[in-house]
Amino acid sequence: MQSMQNSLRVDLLVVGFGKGGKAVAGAMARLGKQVVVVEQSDQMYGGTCPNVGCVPTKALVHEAGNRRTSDVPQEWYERAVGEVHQITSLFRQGNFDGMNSLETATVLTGHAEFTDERTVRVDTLDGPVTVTAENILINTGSTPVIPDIPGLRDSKYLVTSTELIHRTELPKRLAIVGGGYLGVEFAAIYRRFGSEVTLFESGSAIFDREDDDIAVVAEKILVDEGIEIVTGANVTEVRDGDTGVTITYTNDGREQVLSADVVLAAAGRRPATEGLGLAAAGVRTTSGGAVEVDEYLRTSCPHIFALGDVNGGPQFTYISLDDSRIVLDQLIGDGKRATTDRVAVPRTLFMTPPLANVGLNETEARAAGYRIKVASQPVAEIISMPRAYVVHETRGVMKFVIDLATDEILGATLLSVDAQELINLVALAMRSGVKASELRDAVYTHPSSSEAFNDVIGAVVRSDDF
Ligand SMILES: Cc1cc2nc3c(=O)[nH]c(=O)nc-3n(C[C@H](O)[C@H](O)[C@H](O)COP(=O)(O)OP(=O)(O)OC[C@H]3O[C@@H](n4cnc5c(N)ncnc54)[C@H](O)[C@@H]3O)c2cc1C
Ligand SMILES: NC(=O)c1ccc[n+]([C@@H]2O[C@H](COP(=O)([O-])OP(=O)(O)OC[C@H]3O[C@@H](n4cnc5c(N)ncnc54)[C@H](O)[C@@H]3O)[C@@H](O)[C@H]2O)c1
Repeated sequence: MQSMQNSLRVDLLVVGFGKGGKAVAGAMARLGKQVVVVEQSDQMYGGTCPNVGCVPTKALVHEAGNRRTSDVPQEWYERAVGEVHQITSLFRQGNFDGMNSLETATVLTGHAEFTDERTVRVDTLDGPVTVTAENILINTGSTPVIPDIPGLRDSKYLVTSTELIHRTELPKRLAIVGGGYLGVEFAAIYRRFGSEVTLFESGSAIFDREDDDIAVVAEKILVDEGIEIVTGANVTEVRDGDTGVTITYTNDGREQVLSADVVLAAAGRRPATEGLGLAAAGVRTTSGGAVEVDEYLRTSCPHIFALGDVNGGPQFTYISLDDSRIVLDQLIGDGKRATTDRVAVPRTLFMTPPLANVGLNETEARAAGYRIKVASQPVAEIISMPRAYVVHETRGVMKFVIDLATDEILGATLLSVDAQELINLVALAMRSGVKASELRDAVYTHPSSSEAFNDVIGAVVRSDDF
């Protein structure tokens, strides 16, 4: 690394310590390249996922699920938050040390802003540092959208997911605006900790990406847990009082008012490009505010790449990680790997039990013109899967969509215990061309969750043949 006072010249500069950027940075540093990673917050080494995203929220799912009705909600919650923060601190330190201890890598802490297409100014606590680099990766993630609802933005009771998981006081009444991934996961977590939870979704349904038969079962699980769900909700005003907030909304043409102690904004996350100085670098953005990239993740400046949430792709940690493989292939490989290569990418919404999908659902398969058969069973009726009874989690349903002509698995939806693991097996089968009947007739350990496939895939409930 060439270093003059407050200025560095390196091979690779990574702006934002997210999943994809750190993977590329680590690989390049291990090859002896001079690398700088810039992170604006000393509470965010490793990015969103280990600090304020996947890891703490899934740890809270676990902690909330272990609460017995006899456990005092506030005490249980405060202890759980403390334990979760111990995990995130450990991961944060591990991320910092793992990177900074590499001989040719340096972590700079401070906000980064482009000054031209090769140079970034970093405002560290010790003053500005200028970094010039051969290649630059933008990996700044995303930030929560606060819906434009009168009174919401300025409400002292408004929290983002990050603020909520740092509170040690359990909200007695939690209102959540937005019924997507974040809204549903937080509703499930906080209800299990003992909060009264109301979920407002402006769309006509939560789980609107699911087939109706799945959506009904998933929604019933949440309602049975005691979560109030208001769909088609138009939240028109948020008004602060001395001890709480009132939320006015219309639903089915009727105006109603709800009182809450805390309002969580869970209405999506937008790419974090503000204050990055992209114009100074000549890096173009899309109309949605994401950094514009091609299928190799190159921006409008070919030596600058964008990875993870900031490039407008699906907002998942494993997509950011896969972005790193594409960028590494550009930097040191044969440059062929592209975002268009991705097939059968699974996803999981971590309610209890988890809801996981891969490929096409029934509605999508029919819309795409496939002749299909649908195999489906409620978890409680899958005789080959005693594990659901062993762990006392028999709620949910498993469903496969199969090409009638070829026996190809077109997609699966698993709302079941261990679905976050099972879906990876189905995705691998789909990518590898394993047929539905082969997955059905495979040998699985016992008692496991995967052996459910022995039954479910044979349980055809609809077929375009009939
Ligand atoms: C509550 C929550 C739960 C989630 N759960 C899951 C889950 O279970 N599974 C899953 O796959 N995904 C989950 N996600 C999504 C996942 O966390 C993100 O998709 C992923 O972390 C994005 O990673 P990234 O590489 O884009 O960047 P990030 O990990 O977001 O990192 C970007 C970093 O850049 C820094 N930064 C931003 N601007 C600057 C700047 N100008 N200068 C310096 N540094 C800057 C930020 O501080 C941040 O640390 C969750 C998200 C949230 C919010
Ligand atoms: N398990 C996981 O993998 C996981 C968990 C949490 C978050 N994430 C990622 O984080 C991203 C952000 O999550 P999210 O849930 O905030 O976004 P989202 O896009 O999944 O859902 C936002 C929801 O808010 C609703 N909404 C928007 N404005 C509203 C309003 N004014 N009133 C009521 N409802 C409104 C939308 O209709 C939508 O259903 C997700 O896209 C996801 O990729 C992933």
